Amino acid sequence: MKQVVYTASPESQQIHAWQLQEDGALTLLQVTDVAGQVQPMVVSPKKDFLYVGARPNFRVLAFRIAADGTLSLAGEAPLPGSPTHISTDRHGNYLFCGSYNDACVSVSPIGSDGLPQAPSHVINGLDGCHSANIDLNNQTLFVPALKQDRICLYQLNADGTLAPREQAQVTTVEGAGPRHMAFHPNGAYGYVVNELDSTVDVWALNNVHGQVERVQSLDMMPPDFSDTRWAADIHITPDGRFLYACDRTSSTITVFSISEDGAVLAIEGFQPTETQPRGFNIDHSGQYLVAAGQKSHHIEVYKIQERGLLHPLARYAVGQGPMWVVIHQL
Ligand SMILES: O=C1O[C@H](COP(=O)(O)O)[C@@H](O)[C@H](O)[C@H]1O
Repeated sequence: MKQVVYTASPESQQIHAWQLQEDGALTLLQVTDVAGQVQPMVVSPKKDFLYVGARPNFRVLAFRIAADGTLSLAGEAPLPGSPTHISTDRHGNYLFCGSYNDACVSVSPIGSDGLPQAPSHVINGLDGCHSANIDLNNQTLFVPALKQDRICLYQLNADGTLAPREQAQVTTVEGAGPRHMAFHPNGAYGYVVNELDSTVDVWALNNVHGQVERVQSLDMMPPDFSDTRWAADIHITPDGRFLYACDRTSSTITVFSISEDGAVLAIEGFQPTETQPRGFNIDHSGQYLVAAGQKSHHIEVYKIQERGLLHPLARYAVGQGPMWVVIHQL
């Protein structure tokens, strides 16, 4: 399996592309200097473009991905707010952007050439909007509004508009601050990391009443942790066996095992990692996890072991302030 790891470093305005070797070693392929602070990234479902949110001129940049994983800028389009998180629908027809500072989520059509266009739909009033996550059926967009302790539920219509579902939102514990989300591969459960109290919630996506319902909430911090909680990212292995969430104050990645049906999490361990881990990701084979230290200016590769525990392999200097990691299967 040939894979490329992309890291975005907004302080030095760079995207690094690394070849991920079969043994977990990284080889630098390319450093792309960008005119702007690059933050969230996502690979198109057709695997031909890397879409990157940039500031201070709010826009999405479309980089064409060559056969070897190297990037070339192919186009750009405006966004209605500072891009905190970007994603696409499962078919690559629409790009979603959540903006924390501008409290909105937007939909931008993606042309048949793969290039995103200007937004066609913007929903405002989402204080602390932190991500936009389409379910496996490509039907419901989950949009956590961190400052409102709620996750808004929108139906994605065929024309790319978003309409509130009949169950328009779910709420978290007060002060939790829902941030990022991962879906179990069976499509029945979603896992949300809450930034402000460093908990992880398990959401049943379609309970017996056809509703989204919280079925578990877990403290992700070690029992002796007493500092300010500041969680960030969450990812699941492709086989749905292990889940990982990071906390920035303690620079820790918490390892969870997942019950076979996806409904129940159990903590397996705590992995010390790069300073202030804001973004990390898991490779497509489920063997490696790559974490970025926003304050260490390095990324670190871990081998995923028995019970999901992480074994550090090597660390690599990247640009300044790395905060986003995406892994692409060529
Ligand atoms: O996690 C966080 O994200 C918000 C938004 O980040 P931004 O990069 O879109 O500005 C940030 O303001 C907050 O301090 C941080 O904890």
